[in-house]
Order: sequence, then structure tokens, then C-alpha cells
Amino acid sequence: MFFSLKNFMIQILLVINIGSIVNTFIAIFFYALSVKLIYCQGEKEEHIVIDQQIIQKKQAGEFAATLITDGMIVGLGTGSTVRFFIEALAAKINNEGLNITGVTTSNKTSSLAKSLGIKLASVDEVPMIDLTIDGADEVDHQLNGIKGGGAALLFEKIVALNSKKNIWIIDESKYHEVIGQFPLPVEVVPYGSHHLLKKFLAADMQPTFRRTATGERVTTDVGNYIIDLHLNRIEYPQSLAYFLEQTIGVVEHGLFLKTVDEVIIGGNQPTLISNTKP
Ligand SMILES: O=C(CO)[C@H](O)[C@H](O)COP(=O)(O)O
Repeated sequence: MFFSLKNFMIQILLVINIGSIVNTFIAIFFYALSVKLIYCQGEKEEHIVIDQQIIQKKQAGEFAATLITDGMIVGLGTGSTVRFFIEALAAKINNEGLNITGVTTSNKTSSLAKSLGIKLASVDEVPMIDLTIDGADEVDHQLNGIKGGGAALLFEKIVALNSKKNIWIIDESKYHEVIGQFPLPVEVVPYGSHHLLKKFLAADMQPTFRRTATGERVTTDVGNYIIDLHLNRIEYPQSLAYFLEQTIGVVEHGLFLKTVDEVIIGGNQPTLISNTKP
């Protein structure tokens, strides 16, 4: 009797244990399923946001092409948004037989424009550029901008400063109250660049050398390095620009202040924001 009661108790305990193990597995299964569902949902939303950005870039680029008229000398910026503009411009030149001269801001843009048959000249071969269409990485409500995500900031600034009018084309995710979320690119001479990095580090600017996917330092079209400053919020862009311009070894920085005349934000009806500041 004693033995059979003991056996009975063991059986009960086994059943309870097996039950709890099964329950644990079921719980783990449903937990994993819910994590996967949340993850997939997040991924899907991220894709929708990215798709939306690409659509707006295309809308802004194509709208900018409608502003180009016969005989213009046109500054051609760099980047994925400008690519849409250049493609639309090349089609317009072909369809309407326009005489357009492009002035490019990078080797990448030169190759693209040449491949599409756009006539090119260097900035020194033209008296003045009529209109430059470029992208931007971030723009604030005063139309200060951060540029250089494509490492072309030096030529972009030279072309912008030699243009009668500058227009940036962006998607709405780049338009913020204050700039600084996008890391600020600073183009530096390789010689002494480690000391510059330490200087920026000491100034709490969170600097990093920009690197390629394979880990090499990114070099610009003229062989300089890019140091990105992770500042998060740039409250006083003018003072920061002044500090960087006084720093030996800095060739150029990505703060484009009082440069742009209009910003086009892509949309079904693109939004045009004019710079009203003198
Ligand atoms: O400044 C730039 C390149 O130096 C680009 O204009 C900027 O990075 C925007 O690029 P995208 O249109 O690909 O978002």
C-alpha cells in the first residue's frame, strides 16, 4: 500500500512536471511568434518610410527639372535625389532639344551626366552658373543646411558660391527645426588628421573618420579625408562654422549657411520654401 501510494505520488509529480515543461514550450513558442511579428511589422514600417523617401526624392528631382530653360548653365549636385533630377533633365534636353551646359560637383555626377549625354563644362570655364540643383542631408527652418553625405561638399560649395541661384531638393524627413541629427562632415587634409580628430574629441564633438564598407578611410575626389562630427543638435551654426574655418587642416565643412535660395520638398504637389533672409 505504502509503495503504491508512493508510485501514485511520483506519477502525479511527473504529470505536473511534464505539464509545466509543455506549458513552458508553448509559452516560448508564442513569445517567439509575437517577437517575430513585432519585428516584421517594424521592418515593414521601415520599408514604407524608405519607399516614401525615395518617392519624394523622385518627385522633387523631377519638379526641379521643370525649372530648367533653354540656354541655361546648370550646376549639377551629387547624390541620390540629384540623380532623379539629372535623369529628368537629360530626358527634357532630348525631348525639347535644349542647349544646356552642366557644371558638376563630383566625379560620380560627371560620369552620370556624361552617360546621359549632357554637355559639361568645368566651373572655371563658365562666367557664372545660372541655377544649381543639389540635394542636402538636413535643412532647418531658416534654410541652413548640412551637406556632404556623399563626400562632395568642397566642390558643392564652390559650385554653389558661383551660382546665381541655388535650389535644394529633399524629402520631408530631412526638414527639421534644428540641424545636427545628421553627422556634420568635415573635409580634412590627411597630413595631421589624427591630431585634428583628437582636437575634435577634446571639444566633445564625437568625431569619426568616415570609412567605406570594407573599413578603409573614405577619400574625397581630391584625396582628402572626411571626419564626421556627431553633434546631435547645432544650436549656433554660424559660430561652429567660424570655429571650423579657423582650424588648420580643415579644408571645408558641410555647414551651408545662407547658401540656398529655395528648397523643394518632394510630394504630389512639391512644397517650395523660399529663403527670405538677406
Ligand atoms: O551633400 C551631398 C553629397 O555630398 C548630397 O547632396 C546629400 O548627401 C544628399 O544626398 P541624397 O540625395 O542621396 O540623400
